[in-house]
Amino acid sequence: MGQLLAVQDLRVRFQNAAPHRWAVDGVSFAMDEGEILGLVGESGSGKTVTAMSISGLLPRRQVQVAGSITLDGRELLQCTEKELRDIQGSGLSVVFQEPMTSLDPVMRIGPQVEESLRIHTRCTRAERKERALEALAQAELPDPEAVYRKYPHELSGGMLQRVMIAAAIISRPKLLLADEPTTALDVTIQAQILQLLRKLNRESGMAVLFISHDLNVVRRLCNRVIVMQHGKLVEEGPVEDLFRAPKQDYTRQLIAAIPTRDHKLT
Ligand SMILES: Nc1ncnc2c1ncn2[C@@H]1O[C@H](COP(=O)(O)OP(=O)(O)OP(=O)(O)O)[C@@H](O)[C@H]1O
Repeated sequence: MGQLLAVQDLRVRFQNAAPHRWAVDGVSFAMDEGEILGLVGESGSGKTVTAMSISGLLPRRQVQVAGSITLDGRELLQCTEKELRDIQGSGLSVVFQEPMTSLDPVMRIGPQVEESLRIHTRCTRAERKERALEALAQAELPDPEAVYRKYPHELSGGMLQRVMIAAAIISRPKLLLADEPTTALDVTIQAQILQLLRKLNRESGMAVLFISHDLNVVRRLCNRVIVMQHGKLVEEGPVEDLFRAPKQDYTRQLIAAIPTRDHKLT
């Protein structure tokens, strides 16, 4: 399988931060097409800023960014904002922790799921609806026609996260950036969403960069994991190796932070 994403010596500093305080400080890693890679680390370690750098969602005027990020061989850090929007409409999508903050409460679900098609493609209204219903079905929402017409407050948290996943996959991205997508959900729903991501990965070959502070969740989904601490990448490897023989004290602490009953895979 070919390489999809390459991040090289990525450094990000917010303009309002102290001069040598890099939120991301020399991070390098790569992802293959169709791979599910876990990115773990404690709060503030730089996971979200790394994901936002890849997705082009960092407020460019407020940050200093150095290094290189290529997606399918294309340098993202050199793209204009318009080029980045095009990439967001085809190559890459994101899902965040809180679906409620990403959805407009006064707009029905359908148009929100279709939004990237409306912005980035010439699909007709009927084609957009067809693709939206297809994406809602792929995200395993029961009765997509009914969900299409509902407002966000009429759906549960788990269903809303499925709606966000539908909105992310409608553009058939090669890479999904999922930043703590299950953290706000209860354990049962969390497991269902992980299963859904695995299914989408298997069926469409969409690669997933899965970000979590929870190593146990990452273990259930990913084969390989990278660990960040204070903006740096401190460990990388197959997830089972990391559990068996962590190289860093920090990784050992992350493992120790998992409640004992969760150490075994359920
Ligand atoms: N808008 C901002 N302005 C200034 N500093 C910021 C901003 N956003 C993030 N940072 C800083 O960047 C660093 C990395 O934050 P980041 O959100 O990437 O961590 P994280 O690992 O994703 O944590 P969490 O799990 O809590 O989301 C932190 O030190 C944070 O204070």
